[in-house]
Amino acid sequence: MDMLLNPLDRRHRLRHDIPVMPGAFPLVGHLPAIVCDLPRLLRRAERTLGSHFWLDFGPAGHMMTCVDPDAFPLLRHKDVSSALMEEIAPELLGGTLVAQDGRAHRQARDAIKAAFLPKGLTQGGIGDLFAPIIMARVQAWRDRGDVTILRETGDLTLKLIFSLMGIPAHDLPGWHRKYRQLLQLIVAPPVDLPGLPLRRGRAARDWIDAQLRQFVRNARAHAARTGLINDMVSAFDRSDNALSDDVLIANIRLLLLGGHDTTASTMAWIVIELARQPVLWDTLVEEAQRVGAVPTRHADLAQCPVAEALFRETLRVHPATTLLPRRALQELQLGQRRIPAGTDLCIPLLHFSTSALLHEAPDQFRLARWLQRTEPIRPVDMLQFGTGPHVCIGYHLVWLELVQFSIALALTMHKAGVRPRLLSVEKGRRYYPTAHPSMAVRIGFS
Ligand code: HEM
Repeated sequence: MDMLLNPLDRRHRLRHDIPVMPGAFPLVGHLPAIVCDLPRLLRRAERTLGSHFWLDFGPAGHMMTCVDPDAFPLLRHKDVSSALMEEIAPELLGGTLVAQDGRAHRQARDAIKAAFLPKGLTQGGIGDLFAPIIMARVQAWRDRGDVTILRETGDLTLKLIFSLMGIPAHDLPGWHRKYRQLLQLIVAPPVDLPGLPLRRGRAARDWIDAQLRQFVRNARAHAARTGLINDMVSAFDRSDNALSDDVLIANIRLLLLGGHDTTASTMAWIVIELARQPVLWDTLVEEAQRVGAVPTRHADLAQCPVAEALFRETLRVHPATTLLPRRALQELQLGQRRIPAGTDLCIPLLHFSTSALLHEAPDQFRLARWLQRTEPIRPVDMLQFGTGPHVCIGYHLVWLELVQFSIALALTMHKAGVRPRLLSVEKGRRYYPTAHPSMAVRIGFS
């Protein structure tokens, strides 16, 4: 099937001397192709228009997209702002640290970042907290024999982030559904009618926020309890010009989202890759048997190089965050182009993650590229987490979580004499607002 582009829009146009990709639909622009077929869309645009082109994000407007890896350092540029995020999805990202710049951003980030560094994770006993939850879930999969993988990893990663936050986890499928509806706000056409994504997304936001307000009230009433939510409430309450409860709620909502959606997608891809590649599975099982138990401290992760390489290579081939929007505050030079102040930019992490300019044989899934490297990990090696002031806060957490998960899966399934197998062909993969394998992929353990 050809790409989801509008055959009636064939005009070749320029904006600020940069070509506009043809094929946009009224109202939704290139969003259908961005959501369902982003890699092909970017490749076609590069082949026909060059390294700089405009994509139409429908309600979010046009963004100048640059597929030259020179665009990656823009994420660290002082004249590039994240505020565009809030304009794209005010109900989802308004007031959150990811959409702020400068001092406001630092203040909100400082209130939480320590808990997510290796020292904070070890002091908080997060590895010990997670290991039994992961083991129990993997054992349940073994007993059931087959699972719809993305639904399962969504439930598991939500449970993990709830336990880290120190809040009770009831009705996880309900939370998962609400978060998916909430994410649709990023691509929802601006039509507010019952049953349409905008109305559903706003209702999901209200539902989530009402629950979070209750958790914050409980945290204040029981200040002696542990868990990140209590730490965040006290840090926000202590801050110089006390940040409002709306900002606190918005950031907890963001952490729960950041803490589960992208991780669930990566975890599901890990299982799919292990099911597709028997040799990969055997290599992981060998390592799991050698270490003998699920690691719980960051320092132990060095003993699991195969599981770490699996985490890095899975993310490289299937990055969960594909595009980052930004705005140029001043005129910028990008490669051979002059970008006027005020231009909205799209930084295509997905394209760089599989670019031949950055990786040898980029389309091949190769653990060796990580296992055989001698130099330390550079920002460009973990570009799936962004870079600069907004670089992902959850990087060390996901690394721990996914290594724990891989070792737990290998130990449990190998002991039962089974391995993962792909039961259904993968169709319905998505690339935006966040990327994930098809909801329908089923994995058997036999
Ligand atoms: C595979 C998993 C993950 C991926 C691929 C990922 C990716 C990213 C990326 C690309 C950014 C940068 C956004 C930007 O520059 O605009 C980011 C930021 C962020 N991530 Fe993650 N993330 C993951 C897991 C997590 C987890 C587990 C958490 C929290 C528990 C988390 C919390 C955050 C937060 C709070 C930010 C905003 C940081 C800031 O604006 O200063 N993420 N993530």
